[in-house]
Amino acid sequence: MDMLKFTKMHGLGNNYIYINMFEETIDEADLPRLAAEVSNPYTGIGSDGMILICPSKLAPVKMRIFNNDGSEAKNCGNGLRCVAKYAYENDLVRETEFQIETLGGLVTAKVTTDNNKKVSLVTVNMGNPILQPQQIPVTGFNHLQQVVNEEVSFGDTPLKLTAVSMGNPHAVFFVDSIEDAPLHSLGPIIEKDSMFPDWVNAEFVEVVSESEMHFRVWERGSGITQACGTGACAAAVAAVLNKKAERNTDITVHLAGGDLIINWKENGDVWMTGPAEIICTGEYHNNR
Ligand SMILES: N[C@@H](CCC[C@H](N)C(=O)O)C(=O)O
Repeated sequence: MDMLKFTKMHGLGNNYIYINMFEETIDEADLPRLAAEVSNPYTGIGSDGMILICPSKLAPVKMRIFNNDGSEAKNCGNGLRCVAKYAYENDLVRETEFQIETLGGLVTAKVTTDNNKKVSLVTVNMGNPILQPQQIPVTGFNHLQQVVNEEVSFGDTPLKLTAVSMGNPHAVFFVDSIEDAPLHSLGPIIEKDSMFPDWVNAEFVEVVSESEMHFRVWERGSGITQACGTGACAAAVAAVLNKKAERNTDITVHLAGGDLIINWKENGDVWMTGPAEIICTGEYHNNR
């Protein structure tokens, strides 16, 4: 693989290098290194990571997501919306509602198109949140069914943790002011705390009302990003668990890169709606 065709896309500023694996071939062993290399803003293309759009036996397409440190995650909300847009606009699917396989299972995506068949908005059924501590995973709470508003501390800083998995692990902390959230100082410490055996995405959330919240994220394997779709879902679920919001209600989550609408339905599914955009296409020259 000397040269790879790529599409750079973003969902609310959370940007990845997308590779169409219907057309490209990459050795499995090279994927972590390649993800880190293309993500490098100085010697690569620059991104939060790399996403593969792959053939699937279970659905029209399968998504694989690698963070910019080369680690692979099981899910990515902003990535799913971009994969749905890419698949529809490149005729990998013909219907406006279709399934996408992830390492965490199948999800359903619905695309909204304009007159030119361009996808402007994507809604994804992200499935049920996982709340049992062992499955998230978060240690020290095996006596509990759920980790909701539990006292923890990182260094000298006490915080109240609500832990949610959306296929990938999230630690949600409610704060009084999003501007004062200790994202830079505590994000990297929380991410790799031994309480989280698989590491964790750390999110700070300021609730404005039952249907509106501000959100900032330190992503596992990528650091601060403009947006995290699974994180926004986890934040809305955490707000309901903490009685700050309600099920079956659209919640507008204000991320650094823009807004997502999240709704935790009565049947347990979490729905996410937001935009997906193409930045550029090109050829990456692999110098190894
Ligand atoms: N940005 C993503 C999540 C990407 C994976 C995450 N960093 C992890 O390691 O779990 C999203 O939009 O959900």
